Parts: sequence; C-alpha cells; structure tokens
Amino acid sequence: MSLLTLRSFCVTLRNRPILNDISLEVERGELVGLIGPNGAGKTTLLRAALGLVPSSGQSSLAELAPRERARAAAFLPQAREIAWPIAVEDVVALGRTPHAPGPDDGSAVQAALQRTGLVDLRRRAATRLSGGEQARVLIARALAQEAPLLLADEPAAGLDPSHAISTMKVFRGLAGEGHGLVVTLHDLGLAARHCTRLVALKDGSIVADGSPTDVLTPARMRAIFGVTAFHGEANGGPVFQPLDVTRD
Ligand SMILES: Nc1ncnc2c1ncn2[C@@H]1O[C@H](COP(=O)(O)OP(=O)(O)OP(=O)(O)O)[C@@H](O)[C@H]1O
Repeated sequence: MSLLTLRSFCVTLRNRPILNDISLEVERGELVGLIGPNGAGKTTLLRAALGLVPSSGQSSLAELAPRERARAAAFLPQAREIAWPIAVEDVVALGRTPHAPGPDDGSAVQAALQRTGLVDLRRRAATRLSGGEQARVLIARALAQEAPLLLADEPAAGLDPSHAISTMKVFRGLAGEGHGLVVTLHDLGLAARHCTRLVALKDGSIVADGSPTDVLTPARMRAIFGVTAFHGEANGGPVFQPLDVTRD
C-alpha cells in the first residue's frame, strides 16, 4: 500500500491556483526529491498533503485523524526555529509525542541522535547551537517519530557539505529500511546523487517524474529552471552541477 496518495489534488490560495491536478503516489523504499523553481508550489504541496493548507481532491494523509496522521507521517518544516532553551535530547524526544509513552522511546531518541551525529551535543541547550546544528536537532526529532513517511522541507538548507551529504545518506538508509521520504531540495547535485526518484514542479503542476537521470536532462533543466548543467559520473554515482542561466 502507498504511504501517500494524492489524486486530482488542487490548492487555491487567495483566488490563485497554486497546485493544479496533482497525482502522486509514494511507496515504501522511495526517497523522492521534490524539485522546482522558487514559488513552484513545493512547500504548499507538502503542507497541503498533510492537511495544513485547504485543498480539493484526495490526500490519503489529510483525511486521517490528527493522531493517526502523526503516526503515519513526520514533517520537517522549512522554519528551523527552536523557541525554548531545553536540552537537545528533550527536543528530539518531542518526536515521540504521537506514541503512547513506552520502552521504545529511549531507543528511538538514541537512534535519532546517533543518525544525526548529535550524541555529544545531547545535553546542550538547543537554542545555543549553531543554525546548522539546530537544523540537525529538528531532523532528529522527525526521525524519533519513527513514522513510515517523512516529509522534509529543504532539510539540507544551511547544512555544511559533510552534514548535507550525511543527512541525505541517513534518508537513503531509511528508504532502504522501508520508509518513504519526500524531500524538497534546491541542491540538484544532492538530488541527483541520493534520491531514488525526482518529481519536478513548475507553476503548480508536475512536469517530470522519474529517476534522476530521466528527470535531469538538458532539455528539462532549460525548460524548468532556465539553466544549463554538467552531468557526469564519479565514485559510482551521478554528478550534476548547474552551470549557467539560459535566460535573464
Ligand atoms: N498563504 C498564502 N497565500 C497566498 N499565496 C501563497 C500563500 N503561501 C504561498 N503562496 C504562493 O504559492 C506559491 C507557491 O509557494 P511555495 O512556498 O509552495 O513555493 P516553493 O516551491 O516551496 O518555493 P521556494 O522554493 O521559494 O520555497 C507562491 O507563488 C506563493 O507566493
């Protein structure tokens, strides 16, 4: 069974169509990169799929009761604000909120801290960490939720190259364990190398959906992003680097 089904899914905000007739299924084992220019509708798609933005058509998540939905999907929003100076491990433990308290809580928090490289920072006040460290704390909180589906809005934004790659590898590992993930990404190099599938949005519509090699073609890069790009192979995987703009 799919972890997320969107059918004839539309969003209109202030009388403006933002998402048009989206159909999408996300299965276990998939790390789906949601790509597209600024304003294409990526954040709106994640939020509306979760029922946080009014929509029409079908979203298998939006139709769930809140607690069921929190067990079905974890959400990492774009805003990375941590409001209170509480310990990192306590922020991460908040990811367990949808579950009845039990013996799995400690191990889920520990696993999330390990996967995000935060074990040594576990007792630090989260508000006193750097922006990138705080971003990893919020990724860890989403991982501790142990939901089958993770929706992450620009999880790599603000991370240094090592932590951006590590985060994508954690996500790919989760996909390998049978989770499904949808992550919005502006770094097409990370998307090319780590995602199992790319879905490209433009002006609120899906304009490409397939493997990174199928989606990141020169013609599509020109049409979707207005750029030229280098596409190669290194260390057993694709290398993708935008080079220049084709229009002003
Ligand atoms: N609350 C709102 N009311 C009206 N329009 C909105 C609202 N939220 C978003 N929009 C519009 O919807 C469109 C899609 O926005 P969205 O944030 O989903 O794009 P995005 O692809 O995530 O962009 P980015 O890459 O810049 O984060 C934009 O034109 C935006 O101005």
